[in-house]
Amino acid sequence: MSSRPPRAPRPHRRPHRDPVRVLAFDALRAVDERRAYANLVLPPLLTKARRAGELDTRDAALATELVYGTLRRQGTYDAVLAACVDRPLREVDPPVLDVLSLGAHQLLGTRIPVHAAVSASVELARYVLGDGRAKFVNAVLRRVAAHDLDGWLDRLCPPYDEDPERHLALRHAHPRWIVSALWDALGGGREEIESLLAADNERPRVTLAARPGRATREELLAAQPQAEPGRWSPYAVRLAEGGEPGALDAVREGRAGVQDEGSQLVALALAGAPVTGRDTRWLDGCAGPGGKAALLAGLAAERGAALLAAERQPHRARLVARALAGNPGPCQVIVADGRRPAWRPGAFDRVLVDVPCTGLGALRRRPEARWRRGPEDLDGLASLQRGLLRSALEAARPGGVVGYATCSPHLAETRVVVGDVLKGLRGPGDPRAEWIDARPLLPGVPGLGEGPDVQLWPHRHGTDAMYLALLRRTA
Ligand SMILES: C[S@@+](CC[C@H](N)C(=O)[O-])C[C@H]1O[C@@H](n2cnc3c(N)ncnc32)[C@H](O)[C@@H]1O
Repeated sequence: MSSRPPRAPRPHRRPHRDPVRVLAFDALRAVDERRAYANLVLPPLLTKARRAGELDTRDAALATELVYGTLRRQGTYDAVLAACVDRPLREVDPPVLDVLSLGAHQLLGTRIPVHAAVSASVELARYVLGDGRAKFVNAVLRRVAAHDLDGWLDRLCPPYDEDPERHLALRHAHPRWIVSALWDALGGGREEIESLLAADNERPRVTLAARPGRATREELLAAQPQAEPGRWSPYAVRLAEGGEPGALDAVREGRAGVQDEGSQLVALALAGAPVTGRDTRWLDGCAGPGGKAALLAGLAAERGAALLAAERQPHRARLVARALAGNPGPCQVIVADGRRPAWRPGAFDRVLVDVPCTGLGALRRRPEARWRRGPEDLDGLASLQRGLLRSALEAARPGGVVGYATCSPHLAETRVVVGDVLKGLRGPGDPRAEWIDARPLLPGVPGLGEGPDVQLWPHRHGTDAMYLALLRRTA
């Protein structure tokens, strides 16, 4: 009996290491496992890979896009993957799910051709997970590739008229409770909320603030010829796509800082609000990491006023000190709880409290944040926000002004807080306060709402969704 000679075993092929995908996977693992923030975890990984000669500028841009895009659309990709995996997604190992999500993003959210997206993902799976799980990744991604993103959304989204919030949540990759909260604050119809949700999914251009008395906008523009002046703040400069703030001397020397234009407008409005009488003592009661404090300190210096910056977290207070180093006028940083003041009541002419919040106004720059937050977070912040505003009112003298700011437009963190605190000021020793119309203090900025407070929006103003209420202490 003749028999064929046994086939030689196939030589085991070492999986190819694609530095862009491996780096993106490492970043996703860090975000998932250590609850790291993508905007903090990614830059050192990119720097290390570039120093090792593994990535050029285009590779770094692709790795960034893969990480940010995968995280931002996680809810939508999970819904697609759930339809392609024959067991609940929570039973899929997290590293496998990260490879699948990265693959789903390449297939549904980029222009990478289907075959390249699948084969790069399978190769990544072989490299980081092994051959067995690579087969599973291959099978799932082939099912994902059966439709493009619109095709999947048509299959997965309920009709808009039946369930508008769920429809928008899936289509624009936001948790439903956030769609609901944003819509409550924004008002308007479908077109307006869709513009906002779409704007949340765009990466914002980097904006700088030239710190008064230390740098000028012209200096920044001359150093970065492709940069543009900001739209609203006279101190703002918007870098071109991919612009590196660290390449500017003024940023390295702390004379300018990265700061969204919305934050600049908040500081400028507080500084511009009319006060009666003395105007020499300013307080930032929640100063870390110091962006608004640096702008306020520069403005104070121009008017012969001094800024005290208080921050509860020592490490964040150190960041404030760094931001204020070199300020041309008097300023001081202290570690203090803004609710247990280290200052006399009525000591200040202007007070800012930019309180800790859910950050729902800055979803553009923190891609994973929307999936980490939950409505229960509001409960934990409610009494802190009220306590800080109340202390701020106590810190201002009669005739002085207080700015209450959040980088969240959620009504429970904005108007409701201010309304509650004002209503609660009834006791004989309590400060009294009235609203100031903040809108004229943001000159030239349209669409600020019905006042007296202001709400900025990414789709209207190109800023984070910062909220500002200005109050005058009356007694
Ligand atoms: C939204 S951030 C402020 C951002 C800052 N204004 C800026 O522009 O860079 C809120 C800050 O308040 C600090 N914080 C939280 N609770 C505080 C408290 N009870 N007293 C003082 N600061 C507090 C947080 O550590 C955080 O640094």
